[in-house]
Amino acid sequence: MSSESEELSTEISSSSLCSSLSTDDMLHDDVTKTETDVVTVCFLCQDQASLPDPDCKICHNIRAYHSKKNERKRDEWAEDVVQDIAFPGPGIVKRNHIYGNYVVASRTIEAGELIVLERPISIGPYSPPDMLPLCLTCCKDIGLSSKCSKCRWPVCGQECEESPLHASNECEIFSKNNVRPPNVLREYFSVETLRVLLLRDTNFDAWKRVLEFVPHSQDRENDLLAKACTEFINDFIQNRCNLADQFSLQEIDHVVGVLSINTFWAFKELNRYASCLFDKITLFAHDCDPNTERELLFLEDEKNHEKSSSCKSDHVSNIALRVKAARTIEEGEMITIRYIDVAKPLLERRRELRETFYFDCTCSRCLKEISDNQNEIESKLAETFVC
Ligand SMILES: C[S@@+](CC[C@H](N)C(=O)[O-])C[C@H]1O[C@@H](n2cnc3c(N)ncnc32)[C@H](O)[C@@H]1O
Repeated sequence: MSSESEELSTEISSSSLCSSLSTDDMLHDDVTKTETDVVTVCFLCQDQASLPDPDCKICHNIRAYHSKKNERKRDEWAEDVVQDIAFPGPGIVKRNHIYGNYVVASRTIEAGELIVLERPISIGPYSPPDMLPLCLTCCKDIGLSSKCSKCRWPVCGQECEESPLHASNECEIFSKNNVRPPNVLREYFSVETLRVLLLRDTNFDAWKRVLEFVPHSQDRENDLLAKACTEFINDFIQNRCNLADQFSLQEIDHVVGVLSINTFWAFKELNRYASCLFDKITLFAHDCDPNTERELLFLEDEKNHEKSSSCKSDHVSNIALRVKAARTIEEGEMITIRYIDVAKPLLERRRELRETFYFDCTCSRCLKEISDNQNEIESKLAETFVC
């Protein structure tokens, strides 16, 4: 979700489609209100702190960060090494209650060094809000003309129609149940949700990994847009696709949560409107000054293919994401990426991270900018208290 102008390719997803309006705070569960004041906990130390307004959409509880002594180092939060998730490159997967799963360097990683190159475990069409008609297989904008001869959903030609990505996933289900072609964006998102659910019976290893991602169910439950999106997709899969006896609401909710928080989008750069879920790269935590750079690309065979004019159906699965070290990363240091456009100013970044990914960023850049701009933040806070 990057800004659409710059690097449209690879902002980790938050969707306009499922994006959150919530100001709920997962680290502020124990907020209690009295008539005169509000007490919450500091997002760093979790000690109690006084707040005029814990639901403030501007500060996102910046004000609860109330003491220098609470500037804990991230290492102190590091807990167990996660035995069940292997990392193929120079990293180790760890888990704690703040980050969920995350990755630290298993040795010094030099600037420019490749950390991981990965193909997605799932891929689906993801149209921008103006709703382009997309081929369900190659995820290209194909205009209005071309439809699958069986299910009538958009595909760009015979090769894409016969591709296993479409033919072995949704095509038969849509044909059998007469599921009408898409009119709204959420119907495209439902396609990838369905493909991921089908992994349960076709690729159990991938399904197990999907189950391990944090779906933020409680946060999404409290978020009107995310809730509406989940209800729409539940209805699409259970009723319109007639799969209520196969997929429970809980399974569907988990997959919708995982996809809305963990996918990367490929847009203009690759001439694809695709949403991609990556197994390992998705584990990296966010930092507003990340120590990695990433690039979405086609692997070699796709490049060769691009020189020809046909659209071979399996090419979209050659999309890959490459992550390299942007600077030297010390052994034990967290490997981080950016989830949003980090050129944005402090409060915008924090709002986006809170509303879309349900956390308050404690990276060194945020903490420094908070401390450097204390006066400005205080005055913005004061403005919000007027209403
Ligand atoms: C793309 S997922 C990363 C994988 C996730 N940790 C998991 O175990 O499934 C994004 C989620 O990780 C957590 N996260 C990532 N970066 C974080 C950060 N800097 N501070 C706190 N939580 C973070 C948040 O829960 C966020 O919604």
